[in-house]
Amino acid sequence: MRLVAEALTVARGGTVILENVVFAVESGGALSVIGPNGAGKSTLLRSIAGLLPPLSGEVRLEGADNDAPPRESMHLLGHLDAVKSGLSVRRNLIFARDALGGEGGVSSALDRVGLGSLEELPGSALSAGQKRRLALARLLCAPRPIWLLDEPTAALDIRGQALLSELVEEHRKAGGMVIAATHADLAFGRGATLDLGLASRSVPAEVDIDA
Ligand SMILES: Nc1ncnc2c1ncn2[C@@H]1O[C@H](COP(=O)(O)OP(=O)(O)OP(=O)(O)O)[C@@H](O)[C@H]1O
Repeated sequence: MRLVAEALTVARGGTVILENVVFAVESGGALSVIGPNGAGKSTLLRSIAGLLPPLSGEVRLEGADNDAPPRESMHLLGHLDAVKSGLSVRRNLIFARDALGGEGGVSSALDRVGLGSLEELPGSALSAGQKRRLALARLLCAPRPIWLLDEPTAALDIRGQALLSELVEEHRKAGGMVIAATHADLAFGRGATLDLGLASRSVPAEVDIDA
């Protein structure tokens, strides 16, 4: 499977944010999207996820084994961890898993992200890092091949960051892909970097992905 962006141009509020962005990620590959605040990293992830239609160009998924829309093959883990305050940690995860059509075990996912002992706590009681861990558990409960991660290390402690690296490594080994917007130097093993520095608004940003 291959995720391809071709001459992707995206506007928000009437302003072109991304212009002629080009990349391709193969199964098992990773792409780190970097650039200063406001460069368009989140915009790119949202556009890949189908939430922001491009002005021109396209994102397409090649070699998928079904005809489902590409967004059904993706997880978008955004800045906001989408934790429901009034639901327990466990119910939060069940709700998300069912909404995503997943069938993975909730208890094992919570144990994996270090929240096994907190499953009855209301979502509102979680710390920022714990909310991020709960968001990571969604990736495990509803497996999808493409992970779009927006600042995934935000609020994670050192062990949380190590956990994230492990999850990404396992996902890639199983043939998944990861595209991460980041200010941090993510240890994702071999992968490519797409720099959305301001110049890329007028100059095509092209990268070859070495999976
Ligand atoms: N709804 C909107 N209307 C107009 N402009 C918007 C809208 N949403 C975002 N923008 C602009 O798009 C640009 C890119 O925003 P985006 O969130 O993609 O940047 P980013 O690279 O992820 O930034 P950061 O590193 O701060 O998270 C910014 O200049 C932002 O102000």
